[in-house]
Amino acid sequence: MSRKHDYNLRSMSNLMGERWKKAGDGGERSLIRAPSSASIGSHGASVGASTATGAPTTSTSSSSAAAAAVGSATAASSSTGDLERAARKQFQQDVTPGFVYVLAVFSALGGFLFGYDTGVISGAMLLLKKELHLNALWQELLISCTVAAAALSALLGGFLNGLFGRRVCILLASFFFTVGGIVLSTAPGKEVLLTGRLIVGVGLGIASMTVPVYIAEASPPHLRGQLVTVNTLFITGGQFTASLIDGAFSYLQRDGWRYMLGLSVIPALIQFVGFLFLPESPRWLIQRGLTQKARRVLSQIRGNQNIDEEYDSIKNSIDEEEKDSGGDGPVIWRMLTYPPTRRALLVGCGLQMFQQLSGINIIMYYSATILQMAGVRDDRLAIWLAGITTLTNFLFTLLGVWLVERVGRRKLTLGSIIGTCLSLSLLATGFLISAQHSPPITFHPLDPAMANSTCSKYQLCEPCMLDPACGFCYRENSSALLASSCVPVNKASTEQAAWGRCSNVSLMKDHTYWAYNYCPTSYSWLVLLGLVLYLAAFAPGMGPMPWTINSEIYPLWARSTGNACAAGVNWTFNILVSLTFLHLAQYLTYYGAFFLYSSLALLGFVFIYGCLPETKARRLEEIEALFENQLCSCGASDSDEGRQVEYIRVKGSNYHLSDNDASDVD
Ligand SMILES: O[C@H]1[C@H](O)[C@@H](O)[C@H](O)[C@@H](O)[C@H]1O
Repeated sequence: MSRKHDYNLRSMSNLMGERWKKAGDGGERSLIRAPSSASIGSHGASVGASTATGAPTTSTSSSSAAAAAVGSATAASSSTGDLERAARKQFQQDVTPGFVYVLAVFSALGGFLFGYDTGVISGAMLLLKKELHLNALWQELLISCTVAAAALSALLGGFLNGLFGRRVCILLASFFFTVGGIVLSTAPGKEVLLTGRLIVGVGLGIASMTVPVYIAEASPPHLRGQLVTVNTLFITGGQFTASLIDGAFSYLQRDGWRYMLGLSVIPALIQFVGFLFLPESPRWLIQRGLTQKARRVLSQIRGNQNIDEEYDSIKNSIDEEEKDSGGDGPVIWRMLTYPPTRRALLVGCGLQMFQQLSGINIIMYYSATILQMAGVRDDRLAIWLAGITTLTNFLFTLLGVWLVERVGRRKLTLGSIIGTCLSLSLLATGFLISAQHSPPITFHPLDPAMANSTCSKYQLCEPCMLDPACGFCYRENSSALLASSCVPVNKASTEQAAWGRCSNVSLMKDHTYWAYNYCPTSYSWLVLLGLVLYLAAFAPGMGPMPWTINSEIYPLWARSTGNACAAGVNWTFNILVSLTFLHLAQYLTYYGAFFLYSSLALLGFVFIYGCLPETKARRLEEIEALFENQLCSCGASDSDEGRQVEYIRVKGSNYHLSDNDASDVD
């Protein structure tokens, strides 16, 4: 197809759908309402042609064309709908070269490592604690130091991103992942292990904030949501792979953990080598004044299409943004003092906070305990079954990738958080009913050590299970519990009691079981149902959207800093929620804790409903305008979404439909 013909199709496609033109700032910036799609037969072709040749398109001509179009609107609607779809399809095929997918996949390996390194430790810990005789403090240290390092390095990543660019930061992150993996797999003792986990954490923080930004900046708008969401798909894919590797190497009692922790070196190296050849983000290059290079990169990732308009549009927006943002001083200060970026930052950080407060990582880390409650007593089987949790998370994130450009970010996030809130209530109800039917303690062993133990005072399994110093030892005879007692836990290993029948695996014959952190119950199906529904609701929306939305809501000058802050908030709340869960359960009980998470999710719904605007299919440069209104006035504009009113920013009077614009028509 000739270039000109191709352009006309694009222009036609652009001119369909309603667009408002609102005069503004002396023509410097205006918002156009173009003729409705039905007008294409009578006016669209000529307007399209004039636009294609670069003729000025003024507000008056647009409005009169729109007015003239109203009459023919109904009759032509269905056939033009088909035409529009065909035009858009043709256009999108033309402008989406494969290179952008290569770029997204190589970057998303950072997401894979994020998921793998945070997921693999739970299985590795089962082996590590036996081989290196780790006490509870060391176990906690090895798990949480990575998340803490990630929180700090995500903040630092904002600075590095601005200074060295996205590509260098991704290279740096994969370097840290590689070195961390090597240190972990060869560690002679726990101190070196701790160092390795810290190094991996630094990589995690940098990757988590850079990768979504890089993908968003390289993608065409109609694919941006999907491609950035692929990064979260890779996170959950990494978590799933980690659970498979954990399962497979759990049979290797000696050094199994070395393989579990060391295997991450492979994707890290692939990413490192790949990024030696991949280009820098064109937007960052333009911002740095490296214009020739930016042009080359843009044309490379747009498959040698004409990139003049996209280039000009980015360049103009950057110049304008720099003026708008005003003032000097550190970026974070400028963000906080400039209302649109302040609002965007609040929305971005709020989303990340509510993602973590909805308890995803409680579910990820404690799914084995939940499965034990459901009657799975074999450790290895529990590890494999925990893989089903991560697989469910992965599969439903895939649904999110499919939905994000269809239903949009706002609806997807709202639907997801309300489902999350309801399924958390179901989980809580499951725990509540289990607690109400908690098995009684029927056997009080007469051991002298028992006299000064708190465990002796409990009459039911529930309070005994909630006391971290105690566990529940019982015999089961065709689902009836016999001789159940509450006894102190072995301080060196929570897998057995300090003394008595449950203190040694060889003594636990004759259907005798040790339950730490859970009580046997016949209502576990309710909890399992809640768990599956939770993941089905959370994974398509609340899992990926906070990352996706953060990658697109800040103007370029504030993008690295905004994403760094939001990623920092995500990691900080991750550590807060996962470290406080067991204590919270102790004070509020399990059902109390889950009702609390459910209420927090409800609060998140209110926040998102009020404050999150739809960013689907807008050019990154247009999104700033969405935050010009007062924060938390988005719910009021919900009805606008249905009317398909689209606002496009025009520089000067000579408006060209940019390459990106075809995707704006929906
Ligand atoms: O978006 C991701 C994803 O949902 C993961 O499953 C979760 O572990 C992360 O904390 C979260 O940030």
